[in-house]
Amino acid sequence: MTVSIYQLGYKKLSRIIFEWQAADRVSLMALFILMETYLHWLWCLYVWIRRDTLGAYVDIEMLYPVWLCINVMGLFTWWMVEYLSRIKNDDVRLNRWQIVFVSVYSVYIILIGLLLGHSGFFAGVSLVGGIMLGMMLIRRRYIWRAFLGQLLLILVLTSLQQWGGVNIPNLQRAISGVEILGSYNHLAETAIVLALENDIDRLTALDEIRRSAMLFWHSTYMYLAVPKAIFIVYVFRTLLIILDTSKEETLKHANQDGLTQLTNRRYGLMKMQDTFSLFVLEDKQNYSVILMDLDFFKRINDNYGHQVGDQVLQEVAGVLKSTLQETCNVSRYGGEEFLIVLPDTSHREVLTIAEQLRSNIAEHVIQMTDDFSLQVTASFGVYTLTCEELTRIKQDHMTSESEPVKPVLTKLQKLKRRHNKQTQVEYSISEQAQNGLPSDMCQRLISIADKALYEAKDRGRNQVVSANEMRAAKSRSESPSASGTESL
Ligand SMILES: Nc1nc2c(ncn2[C@@H]2O[C@H](COP(=O)(O)OP(=O)(O)OP(=O)(O)O)[C@@H](O)[C@H]2O)c(=O)[nH]1
Repeated sequence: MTVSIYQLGYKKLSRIIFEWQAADRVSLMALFILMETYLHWLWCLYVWIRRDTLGAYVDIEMLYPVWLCINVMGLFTWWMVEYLSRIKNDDVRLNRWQIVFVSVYSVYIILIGLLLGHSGFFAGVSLVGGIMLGMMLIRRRYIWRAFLGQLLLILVLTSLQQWGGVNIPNLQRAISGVEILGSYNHLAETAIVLALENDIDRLTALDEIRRSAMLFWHSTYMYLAVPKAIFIVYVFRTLLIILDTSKEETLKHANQDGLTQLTNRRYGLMKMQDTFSLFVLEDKQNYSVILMDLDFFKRINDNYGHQVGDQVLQEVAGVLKSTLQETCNVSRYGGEEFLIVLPDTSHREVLTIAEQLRSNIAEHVIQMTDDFSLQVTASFGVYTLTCEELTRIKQDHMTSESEPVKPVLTKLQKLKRRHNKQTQVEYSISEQAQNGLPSDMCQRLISIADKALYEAKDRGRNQVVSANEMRAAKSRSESPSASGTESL
């Protein structure tokens, strides 16, 4: 398939930049240059049609070789568009032709700039714009060299004109200076004819022609540079939109669990760290954590296969999302284990939420096929860190430099990994100390909730166990007079 102009729409352009093969991209660049060459060709045609009038300030004799050169360039780029699309997988030929193409275009555009009378605007747009476009579509190394080459060529030609006494011809006839009236010159001749025809002073006639000439040349530069500038800005805008979109996509993939579409463990822990820092800073009352694990999930895999297991995980994730508010941070913590963080939620509230989740999951019928459905249950470990407890931990931590707790696997995970020989998941929780608290506070909270989850499994599954109650009961049994809880 040959590259076509219709591929320049936003969606298609994004595909081109990311997915197309190198040959197609160079072919697209060739197509763009073909369009530019066509604009040059149309300009020549316009001048030729109006040669009687424009002949006063355009050198018509020179127009023909310039036009011929534009035709040759047009045919060459047209052939390039076709040819490059055909040599998709031939790297050697593609590289060779990229070099030829870039070199030919560099020389062409500089010559056109010089022949049209050194417009800074046109040269700027052509040089910088063309190079930037090339950077996106052609091998960057070649474009960078072409850029340096173009600069050098401009420098050499300008020096030759300035100091070497070389007069590089251009299409522009002189459009300033009153003295030209004294000598034979197209501009002067036209001024004389105009003066005679309209019975006006020759100088006034010359002034008028000079003004029209300037208008013509300025319009020429605008005509040649503005479409190119608009196109380049459009391509860059598209590129930036694509970059924004791909950044979002990348972040989404990095933070999301592919199967359940919940946030993944790494992102869940990172968010937990953030919300916990806020909890500490803002002196909120409670910080709650739920750790949830599906019951006998291995049996589902063993009995019905992994695909059914995957669907169960997706459905359960759906129940979690629909039951919990958007402000909750729910992530897939492990295989069939989920972490739910509820900042600023009291223990009574979090127990109600966990109970609601438990019953919603247990009641949810997972319809696999028309005649096959199943239901699963889950166990929950819940822990709430109160602000009194937080203050106490701070004090304990200030007075005694406690041994840093290693990022250990939770009790339940340890047990499961021993049984299932799973590879150890790396704990990536941030270790930074915060406000006089141990640096691994989030891990400690999860590990306490995990003990409660383990207890829930032990008590027969499909239930919610409060770590706060377990800890209070333990403290009471160890010291019947004490009313507090054990330390974190
Ligand atoms: N289908 C599927 N299975 C998974 C996935 N991740 C982990 N598992 C499986 O989940 C099972 C977890 O089993 P166990 O850890 O023994 O737990 P369980 O069978 O739920 O038993 P209890 O937790 O004690 O109730 C293992 O068989 C894993 O292979 C997954 O993404 N998809």
